[in-house]
Amino acid sequence: MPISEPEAEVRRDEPGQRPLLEVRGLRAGYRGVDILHGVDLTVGQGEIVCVVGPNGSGKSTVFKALYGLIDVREGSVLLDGEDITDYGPQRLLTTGIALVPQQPAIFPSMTVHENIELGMYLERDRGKIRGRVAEVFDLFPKLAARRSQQAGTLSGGERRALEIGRSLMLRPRLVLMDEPSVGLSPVLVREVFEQLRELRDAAGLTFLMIEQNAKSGLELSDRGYVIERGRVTYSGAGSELLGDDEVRRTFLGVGKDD
Ligand SMILES: Nc1ncnc2c1ncn2[C@@H]1O[C@H](COP(=O)(O)OP(=O)(O)OP(=O)(O)O)[C@@H](O)[C@H]1O
Repeated sequence: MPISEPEAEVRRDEPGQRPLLEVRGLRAGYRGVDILHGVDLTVGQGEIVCVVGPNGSGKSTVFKALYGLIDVREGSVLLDGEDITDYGPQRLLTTGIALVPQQPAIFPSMTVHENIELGMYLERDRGKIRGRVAEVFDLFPKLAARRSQQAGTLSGGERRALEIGRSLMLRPRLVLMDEPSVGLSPVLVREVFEQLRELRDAAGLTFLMIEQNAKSGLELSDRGYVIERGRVTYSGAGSELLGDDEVRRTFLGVGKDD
């Protein structure tokens, strides 16, 4: 059931880098009702891109459609030029997309090391698993120092790092992050976001995230998209969106002078 209002888009800029993910005209929803009415998104290789928007605007629905959890009714999704529109979650994992869910998904009574290994639970080659775990620990020295510690005893920020680290075991080309700031104090949010930047810089990783915490998300990101009622209404560099009076007033709850 498409809504008929015209798209109030301010700008639709594209990444400077080669596009890794290209979403075109995405239409999806639940039980015969469209929630997304033709969403376009592009994520360049090595970019951090953040999708923000009011509650119920369709951010999670974009992720569900990208991750094959709901059907794409119209439009296309390309990863590095490969049409992955109709791939399910398992195939997407092996194609190079990882999802870090919003709900904590660590196993508290297992060690940090064992939790990381679970990122490759279908792999039988122990040597390969060892090599990948070593790669992840190279990227997360703080986790490496706690490899034998029970995961349930980690701090909130360390748990989020563990989830991100585990998602890297299959060497994804794109990491989808569902509200990485949820449940974290402002200090930990900064720590986790810094970590994402470091991973991008050190390992060339590409991140697409959705964030309720629009200010932190856009500050961290190279570019951002604002989604309202299932449509992209603003897009631009994170800093540009943060500086846009209309975006600030509507989505960040701040006035001109804040
Ligand atoms: N499983 C479902 N069945 C029916 N409607 C759904 C379902 N999941 C979400 N919706 C509806 O789709 C719309 C968009 O929801 P979505 O979760 O994508 O929004 P969101 O932008 O992620 O919101 P929030 O910031 O509150 O998490 C909402 O109106 C919601 O009620």
